[in-house]
Order: sequence, then C-alpha cells, then structure tokens
Amino acid sequence: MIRLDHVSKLYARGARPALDDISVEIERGDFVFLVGSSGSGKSTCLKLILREERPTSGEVHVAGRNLGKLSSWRVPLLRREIGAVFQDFRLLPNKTVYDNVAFALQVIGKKRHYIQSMVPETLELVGLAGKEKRFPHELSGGEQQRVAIARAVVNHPPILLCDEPTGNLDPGTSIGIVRLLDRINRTGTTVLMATHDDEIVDQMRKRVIELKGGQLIRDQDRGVYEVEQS
Ligand SMILES: Nc1ncnc2c1ncn2[C@@H]1O[C@H](COP(=O)(O)OP(=O)(O)OP(=O)(O)O)[C@@H](O)[C@H]1O
Repeated sequence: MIRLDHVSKLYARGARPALDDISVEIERGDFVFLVGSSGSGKSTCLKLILREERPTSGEVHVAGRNLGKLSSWRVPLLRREIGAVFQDFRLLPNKTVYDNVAFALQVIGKKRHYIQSMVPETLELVGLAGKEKRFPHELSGGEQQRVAIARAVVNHPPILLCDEPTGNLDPGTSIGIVRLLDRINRTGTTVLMATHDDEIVDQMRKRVIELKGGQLIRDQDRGVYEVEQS
C-alpha cells in the first residue's frame, strides 16, 4: 500500500539529509507507529507519501502509484486515497461539526444524498452522534480530533496518515483517540501514525518503525516506544 525504495530527502544542498536511504513497505491493513526523536524525519516521511514534498532520490509508491511519475493534475486524486489527521485538528472554525465533515465530500463533488447518509454514519462511528450542530470551539480537544478523524475517513480512503494526533490531548483522551484509529484500521484502512506518545505505543503493541537522524533503525512487530535519543 505504501512503499519507499531507497528514499533520501535533502531540503537544502549540503544540508544533513532529513531522510537517508529509507526502504520500507507497509501492507494494506497494517497499523504502524512511526517514532523517533524530534527532527528524525517522521513528518518528512508523511509529506513524501502525500506528495507535499518530493524525494531527492529513491521512489515512493502509494496505493499503486509511483509518485515520481505522477503528473501534478493527478495529485488531488492521490490525496483522495489518503485521509490525514494532524496534532492541531485543522477544523474550519465557522462550520458546524456536520458541515466540517460534509465539506470534505462536497469539495470532491459527492451527491447530496450520499453526503446526507455518509456524514451521520461517520459521526456515529467516531462517537459524536448528537453533536452535529456544535461548532469546534464548543467541543473538547478530544472531540475536535474526532471531528478531524471523521472528516479524514468519511470518503473511506484506504490510507490514514496521522501526524502526532494525540500531541495536544491528555493521556485518557489520547488512548480513546488511538482506540478509534484501531477500530478504523480493523475495517481495512492502513494506518500510519507518527507519534511521541510512549504510553500509547507501549499499550497498543503494533508494528513500530523508528527513525534516527533520517535513518530507519528499527522495524519491530508488536513493538514498544523506546526511542534512541539523537
Ligand atoms: N521545509 C524544510 N526545510 C528545511 N529543512 C526542513 C524542512 N522540514 C524539515 N526540515 C528538517 O528536516 C529534518 C527532519 O524534520 P521532520 O519535521 O521530518 O522531523 P520529525 O521527526 O517530524 O520532527 P518532530 O518530531 O519535531 O515533528 C529536521 O532536521 C528539520 O529541521
């Protein structure tokens, strides 16, 4: 579902590589934690998968596409295959919960009756039934992140990328969010989550990929956090 072949990324000529000859494969339906100290290259890795950045060398394959050969006009089609969730939620503040999620379908031209059935179903999945008319500022951080997750998965993308989705949440709320991601993963969605949250990684015991200084130094099934400091 996601494959990096000898991928390196240098943001500036002569700079230390943000990613240094990374090769890794993530199969359909996997749940993977991407760990590593600050600056180890986690966000860069996610940006390459979204084609927000391009590698300096190597190949990135996502959902059957070689991103190096993908023309710019096809990038929006790639992004439909990938739901994305971030630490800072990124909700539209002037739209209700319902409209934040519906908007993701409107912009890709889905029909009204489809939107009217998918949005309530997805809000139910993330545990927000009954809160459709609230605005983001009327929700807790955990609830806001649930809206962001609903928005990311409402179109049933095969891949869900999460960049520190629990970074702004307390431990109890965080575990609820990751259990929700686990539930989404069990429906067949491939989940790749960059995180600094040691408690969650240790509790969930999923595959763990560790980066250090841009190099992949660990790929462990049922792994633990145990990040090496750079
Ligand atoms: N747009 C950019 N331009 C130049 N250098 C960058 C850019 N983005 C990231 N870097 C550098 O690339 C390296 C990897 O950064 P990246 O954001 O991928 O790390 P990270 O593991 O996600 O860190 P964090 O856990 O702090 O979010 C760092 O040295 C960073 O300074």
